[in-house]
Amino acid sequence: MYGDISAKAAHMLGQPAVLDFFAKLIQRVSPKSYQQALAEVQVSQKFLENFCGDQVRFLARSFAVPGNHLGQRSNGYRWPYGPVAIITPFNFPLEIPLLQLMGALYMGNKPVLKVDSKVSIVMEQMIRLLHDCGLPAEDMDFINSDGAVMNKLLLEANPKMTLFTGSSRVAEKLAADLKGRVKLEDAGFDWKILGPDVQEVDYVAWVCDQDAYACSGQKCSAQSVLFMHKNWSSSGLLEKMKKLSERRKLEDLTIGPVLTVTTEAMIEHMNNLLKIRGSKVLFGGEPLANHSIPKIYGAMKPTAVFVPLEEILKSGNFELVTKEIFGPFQVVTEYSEDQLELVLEACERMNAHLTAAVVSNDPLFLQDVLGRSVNGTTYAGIRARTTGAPQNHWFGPAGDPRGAGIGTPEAIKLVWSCHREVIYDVGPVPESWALPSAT
Ligand SMILES: NC(=O)c1ccc[n+]([C@@H]2O[C@H](COP(=O)([O-])OP(=O)(O)OC[C@H]3O[C@@H](n4cnc5c(N)ncnc54)[C@H](O)[C@@H]3O)[C@@H](O)[C@H]2O)c1
Repeated sequence: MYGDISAKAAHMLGQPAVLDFFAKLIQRVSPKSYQQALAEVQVSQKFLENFCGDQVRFLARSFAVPGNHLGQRSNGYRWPYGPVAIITPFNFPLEIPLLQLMGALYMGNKPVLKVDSKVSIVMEQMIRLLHDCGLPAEDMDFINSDGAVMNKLLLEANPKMTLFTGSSRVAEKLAADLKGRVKLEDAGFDWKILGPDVQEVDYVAWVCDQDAYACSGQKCSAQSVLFMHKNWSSSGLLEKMKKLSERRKLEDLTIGPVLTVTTEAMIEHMNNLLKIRGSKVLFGGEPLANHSIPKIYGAMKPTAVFVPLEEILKSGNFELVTKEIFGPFQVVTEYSEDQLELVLEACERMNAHLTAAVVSNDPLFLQDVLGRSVNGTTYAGIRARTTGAPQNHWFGPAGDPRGAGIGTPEAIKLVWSCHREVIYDVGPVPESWALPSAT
């Protein structure tokens, strides 16, 4: 049934008018450019295409292992949790809730879905579309509430598993409240390392601009820190990044309101960074001008602050420098050949191992960095990026047993089912069997 629902929904969402409707609806509640909003709908549409026909059935593929004697075998099953909860943030109003909701349903659970109420109209419309495509109304519940009410609901309803996507603060609270029955997709302080082999400077600068500033930096995968090998210093990369950042404008939302960090908070964070010896503003660093964005939101030019590597690692500075600012803000630093150890130490000490990029085509360099890091979604090669997260690869943190994933069959199976093994032992009992002595 879910294969059929997915096929119908994928077809409907693929109609140009429907794609356009959802892209514009996303833009109304989560400020991002039309292209970024459209990409979110297209990823969702492709995801639904991936689970047409028998693909949902195949998600629950089981296996059998022969036993020790006639009549015995063990069967391993992917088993649903039953009643489950899904909580999602404001920044991807369609993609995150839809992909997690369908994953939960595909694996046979009954989910209650709570999307951030600022943006939940998008999923409300999507659920109507799913109903039209055959989703039985009683298969899921949809609740609109604030965080506190949802917290109470979880404590009283006691779902067997809760998938939470959002900030680390709430993630840790829920992990404690729900006694560990959670899977988490939380904050990202995502790093990019530019290796020693300088090439394709224009392309790399463009990817840096997209990674750091698309959606005004409000992606959990946004580039938060750039470690640049000294060889790139004379390549003009930083000047190119500055120029690209200056193309962004409020009119088309290529830069725009920041929903959860105020302008003052971003300026204060920047000023605290600037107290660190040797640090400086590379570009941006000022509020946006000529706008009517209310003060409760942020409005900041795309900003990059340089902080020397040795200073980042100092214990007094590390926490400050690696604080996730959910806005158009990144830290840039430089390292020399003999400082790669320090870069890897910094990456190891960060506690949100979500996405990462190793920008190099030097296989030994890649091997060194990949072998000593842990981020769940890591791009490697000269075209490496930190953002993008299409439906065709795993997206999620690594290094934390509570870490969830989104998008692929592996992510769906891991998050939305548990392993169960039934050992059949139907006999016959051999005729020669005699009562053994006590053991
Ligand atoms: N890892 C990922 O895949 C991923 C994806 C997107 C965003 N994020 C992260 O999300 C954060 C930004 O989103 P946000 O500001 O909406 O996060 P948030 O944690 O404030 O809110 C997320 C959701 O949790 C709800 N919530 C808040 N308190 C709750 C409580 N006590 N009990 C139950 N639900 C509660 C909110 O209403 C919202 O729906 C960033 O840190 C970002 O990195 C992570």
